[in-house]
Amino acid sequence: MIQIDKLNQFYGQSHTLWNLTLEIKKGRCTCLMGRNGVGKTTLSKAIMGLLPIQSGELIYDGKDISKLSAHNRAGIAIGYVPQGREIFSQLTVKENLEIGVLSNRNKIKQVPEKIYDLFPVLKDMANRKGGDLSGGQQQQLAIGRALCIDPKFLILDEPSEGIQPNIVAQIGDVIDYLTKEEEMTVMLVEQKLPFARKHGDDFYVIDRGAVVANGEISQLSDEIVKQHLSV
Ligand SMILES: Nc1ncnc2c1ncn2[C@@H]1O[C@H](COP(=O)(O)OP(=O)(O)OP(=O)(O)O)[C@@H](O)[C@H]1O
Repeated sequence: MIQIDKLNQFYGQSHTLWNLTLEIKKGRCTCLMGRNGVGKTTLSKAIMGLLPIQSGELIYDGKDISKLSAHNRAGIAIGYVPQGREIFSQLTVKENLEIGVLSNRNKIKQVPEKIYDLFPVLKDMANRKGGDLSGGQQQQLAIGRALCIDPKFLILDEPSEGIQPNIVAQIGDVIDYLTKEEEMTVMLVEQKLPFARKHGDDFYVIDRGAVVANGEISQLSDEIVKQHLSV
């Protein structure tokens, strides 16, 4: 689904991603792991076209998208749930979702009922302002909004961060449903090992902007964890 080959990215003079090469397979949840500041969010934004890259290929569904602007990447249905959620706090839940609908690849006009089936709380709170929701509910709203575009590929940047356990579990169930039932491809940026092990199929560990380990999630050994993930 996504092949990234020798991707290099700089913030000014600061070389952040180094010849980064990875593959995200269709219909699977690939966990992108690594300590704080290693480049996980930078990679997510580079895939979205929100940050320019200096060199490398970004192949999405067989096409190199590395030269496409973020605006032009909108048409290829990548859903993005950024770290910090970035919901519109002054708009209602329904209005937040409708913003996702505006980019729906099938040009639908209404929030799909499926979003409310996946996250019933969004139906109950449809007319409440986004800013009134709890952190966990806002995370569900951000995921729901991304799903409103009907993405083929979904990037979730630390969706479990700072969220109460029952909502984390619901989000995990949604990830499983999307990958197993809908064959959606998911890239999950995640620091929590149990969550990654439970919902991931594959993993990549990044350290200082480069891939240092990868494989199926069952191969994520204690040794790798100790060397690259423990703080
Ligand atoms: N806008 C920016 N300008 C300059 N440097 C940046 C910018 N954003 C991030 N960085 C630096 O790039 C490196 C990678 O940051 P990034 O946010 O991608 O890491 P991360 O792995 O997602 O970390 P975290 O888990 O803390 O979110 C860090 O050293 C960070 O300080």
